[in-house]
Amino acid sequence: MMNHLLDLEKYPLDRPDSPEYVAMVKKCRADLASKGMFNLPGFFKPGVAQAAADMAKPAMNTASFRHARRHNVYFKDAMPGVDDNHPAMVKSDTINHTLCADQLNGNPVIDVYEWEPLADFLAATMGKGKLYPMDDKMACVNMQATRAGEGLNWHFDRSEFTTTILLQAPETGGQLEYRKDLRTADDQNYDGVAAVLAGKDPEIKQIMPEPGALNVFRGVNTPHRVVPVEGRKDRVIAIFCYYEQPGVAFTADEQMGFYGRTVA
Ligand SMILES: O=C(O)CCC(=O)C(=O)O
Ligand SMILES: [Fe+2]
Repeated sequence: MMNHLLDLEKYPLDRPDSPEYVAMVKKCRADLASKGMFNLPGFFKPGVAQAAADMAKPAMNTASFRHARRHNVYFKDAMPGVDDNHPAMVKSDTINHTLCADQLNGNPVIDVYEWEPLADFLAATMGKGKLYPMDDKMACVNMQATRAGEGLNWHFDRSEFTTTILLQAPETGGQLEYRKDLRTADDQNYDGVAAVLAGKDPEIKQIMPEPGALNVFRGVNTPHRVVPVEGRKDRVIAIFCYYEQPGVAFTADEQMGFYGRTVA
């Protein structure tokens, strides 16, 4: 059933008992430990990523939520043990355009998100017993378009992991830039954050994911940003949210804050 969307020859998510599956999980875990991410190019079969972006394009152009905000890396106005004027607290702008799962009916990204072997595979790579899809008609899957002059600015993720699939690459820009393990649970390393924001950290790295690649990124202690996009083609990405408990949903207030409307 998933064969027409996913390359299950290359990535045997449907055969968890096979040695190939075990080897794949092992490689992903090693990449997460050494690079803070793993990337599976060609996870979607050829043409699927672009078809998913094309199918959503009319809704993206007319019904997406333009999310514009000014934020620091923490998405918080104050942080413990640091002055509000410290350069680690500097704010910058983020703009993108978001479609929610309830606006993506019939889109293949929804089928892939709901396919249980994917959640089971992600859980295995992260060493978690089980992961569950969200019980939230808006937040479970988002599709984000970033247009010329727009980008997602430096931040730490509030969730431990982010799971994305790039659907359409822009002509220029749109790379994911990151600085691995800049802070720990016990040490915020504010001066290190300031150095990243000033572009003065030599350990900043960049990747440009290919359309159709599955990317899992550990962003909780690794600040990252999406480099501003240039050119006429939008950067379009699907973002999947899974939790360790079933039934997680946003409140109506959270839906309003993230999407400007609510279905809760
Ligand atoms: O668009 C991307 O590649 C990264 C998205 C991201 O960092 C996030 O959603 O927190
Ligand atoms: Fe992020």
